Amino acid sequence: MDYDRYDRIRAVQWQGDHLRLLDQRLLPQEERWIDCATAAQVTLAIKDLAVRGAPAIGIAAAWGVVLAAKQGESLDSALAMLRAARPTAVNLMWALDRMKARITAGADAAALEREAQAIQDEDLIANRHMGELGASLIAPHSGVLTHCNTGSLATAGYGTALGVIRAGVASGRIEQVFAGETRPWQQGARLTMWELVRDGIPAKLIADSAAAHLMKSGVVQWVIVGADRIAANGDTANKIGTYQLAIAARHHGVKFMVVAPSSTVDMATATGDDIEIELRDPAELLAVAGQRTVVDGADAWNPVFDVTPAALIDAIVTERGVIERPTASVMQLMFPA
Ligand SMILES: CSC[C@H]1O[C@H](OP(=O)(O)O)[C@H](O)[C@@H]1O
Repeated sequence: MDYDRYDRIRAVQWQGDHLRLLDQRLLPQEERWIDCATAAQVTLAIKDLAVRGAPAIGIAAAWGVVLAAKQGESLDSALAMLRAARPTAVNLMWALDRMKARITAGADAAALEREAQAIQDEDLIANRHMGELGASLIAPHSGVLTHCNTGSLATAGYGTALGVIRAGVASGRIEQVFAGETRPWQQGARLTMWELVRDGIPAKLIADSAAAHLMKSGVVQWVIVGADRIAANGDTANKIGTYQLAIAARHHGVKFMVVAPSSTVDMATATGDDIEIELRDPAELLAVAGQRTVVDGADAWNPVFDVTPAALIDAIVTERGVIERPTASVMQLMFPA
């Protein structure tokens, strides 16, 4: 696999004394980097989606803890502040729990820096492995549909679902990629298309509302998505709109694949009903690119994740292996306490 050809973006970069983030709010119009020197700045970057994507916010939060240690701030306060930045993606809590365990064991700032770097490095290795595992499930010359952005921008690099797509394109299994816009924040239109075009991968953007029609046409064999939290029974929280894609996929005989590192699996959460779904500012729905598009006085409801029941998922791919038709008992075997 020629990773240099398909994997050049590093959106979260530790600079030794501060954290540099590619500001995802501005892409693709502008590639601007922001520098965070404090845990509070990292927290704000996560809340405002300057950095986003489940693994990426966990990695950024780990670096936030390192910054707090270097500044001599209260680590308990920093952990609590970072933990509260966003509720749904469990990678955030997982990374902070890992940092907390090191703190409890007496780690100094240098040791915490090594731990944050390990979290980041392990994510990239996991993504590359998942890419190979997921791509092996796909028949040659397939078409695939993806949702949101699960690429290098959302991770340490390479991506989860987009990593499978990169590996599938490289091996000739995937011939055509479709990406849904992913209203309202447009992660698919703004970010996934940016990554795919940079890699020279044949891709077409579709309106989210075109997905069922696309599946009916027979040109996609798989829907491939990431995850923000996978419950103990395989129910999966992901970007709003994923659930309706899974329903449409099952109706049309299209397979549905979830790709996420084991840090996204939350065996302490029994089912999808127990996952907190982030509600964001209705203003995100009432405007496009900062321009109000809805009549003054209108209200909106803006849940940004939904839960796909395990019964609609054909495969969950993690770096530990592939679970086909996930059930609570197989999840337990793959992810024992
Ligand atoms: C590689 S997982 C990315 C995951 O994060 C996204 O959410 P957001 O853009 O709000 O952070 C989405 O659910 C993706 O699947």
